[in-house]
Amino acid sequence: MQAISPSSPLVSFIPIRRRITRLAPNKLFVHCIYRSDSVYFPNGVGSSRADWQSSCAILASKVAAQEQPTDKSGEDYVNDGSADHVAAINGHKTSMDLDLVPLNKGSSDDGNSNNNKLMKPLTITDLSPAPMHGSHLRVAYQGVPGAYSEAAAEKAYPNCEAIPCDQFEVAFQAVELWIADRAVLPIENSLGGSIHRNYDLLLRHRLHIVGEVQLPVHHCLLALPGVRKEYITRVISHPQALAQCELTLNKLGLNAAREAVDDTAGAAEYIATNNLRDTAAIASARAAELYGLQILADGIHDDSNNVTRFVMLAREPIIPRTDRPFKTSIVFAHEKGTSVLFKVLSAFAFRNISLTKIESRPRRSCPIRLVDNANIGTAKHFEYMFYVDFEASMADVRAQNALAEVQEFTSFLRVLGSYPMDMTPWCPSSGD
Ligand SMILES: O=C(O)C(=O)C[C@]1(C(=O)O)C=C[C@@H](O)C=C1
Repeated sequence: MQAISPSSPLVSFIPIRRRITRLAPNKLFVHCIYRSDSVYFPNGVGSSRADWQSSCAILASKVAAQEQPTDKSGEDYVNDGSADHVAAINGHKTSMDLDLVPLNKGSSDDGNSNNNKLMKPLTITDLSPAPMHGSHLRVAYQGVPGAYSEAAAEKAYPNCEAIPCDQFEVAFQAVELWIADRAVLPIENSLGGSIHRNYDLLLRHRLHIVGEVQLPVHHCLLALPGVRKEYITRVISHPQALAQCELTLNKLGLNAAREAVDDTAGAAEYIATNNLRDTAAIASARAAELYGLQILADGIHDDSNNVTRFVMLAREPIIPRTDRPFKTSIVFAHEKGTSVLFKVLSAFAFRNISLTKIESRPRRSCPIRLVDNANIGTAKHFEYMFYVDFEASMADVRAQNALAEVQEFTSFLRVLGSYPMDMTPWCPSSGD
């Protein structure tokens, strides 16, 4: 087998499709289809255009196993502790070898009978270099093509390469391992509420929020062509989508069990792949188109103002500005539980800074606080991490002062990001 170096001026592999799945907690599997417009083979055979595929497993142990934050006041206020992180990433970048193989024997259109020789794997030393400009940004999202997260990635970064990942955490890891430049993750929905898993992952990983997009979500009920509503015994979708359509599903009179799957478009793909005539999916019209399903009911979300807010994550924070509306997201904890919450919130109120969101999550590193009371016994309180979004930039002195005050009351404080607010005018999805 002969190896071809991608550094050869005649070889250019352009990634056209990628998919990332998780093999084990710390092992990602990257499957990539490349297009090569000009391939040079050392044996002298040339190919004008071909599609090649490659797969590789990447050990993410050092990068992915992020520690829970220690309760230290002001920890990670700046991006501390990242040197080790970058070293680990660089280790992966340099040690990664990929075998590129053609998609199928006939895929190279060189018209040469020496095709068997062309089946030999090519080696490449890097998955693909980071792009120099925004239009080819690699953006990881959870789900498969047709998922709302893919639409959010395209809204945030038009013309990006959206990379499907099978889990939310894989999207985080893809950025940490430099397989992707950004991750786009849903964080809350106007009907279904917060996506708690992503709040927890924001804390576990050290990526920075660099932007937000709000996406009108227009759900459809999809089934195989020819299937009628009466045949449906099961409706499958992402739990958020099921929650967003609960009332409408009841009104449609479907006598169907509801089942949660990983993502909306994945539900549509599953029905198509397994030819399920008794199952419907809640997903987008684009998913119907991609997987060859028909739309049984259009616009089945319970309220026409159904919007999901996504955050964009990157390895580096952006420099906050004051010449346009910014939002800042923080997370904090306090040893005395919720009792100081009003003090923290007043730090913003006194400075006229509006809060747009408050969320609390169990504090996994210290879930319970015992409160000794000599007469009554020992009381137990649950402990929380608090997430707050406020409308001000970190470049704004008011925000800096507010956070300096908050730091006095908290045992742990981290700025998750200071980023431009999505100010695009409200336009409900078509059909509403
Ligand atoms: O399943 C999808 O299509 C997703 O992009 C995920 C997701 C979510 O997690 O909330 C995104 C938007 C909708 O709210 C429903 C589902």
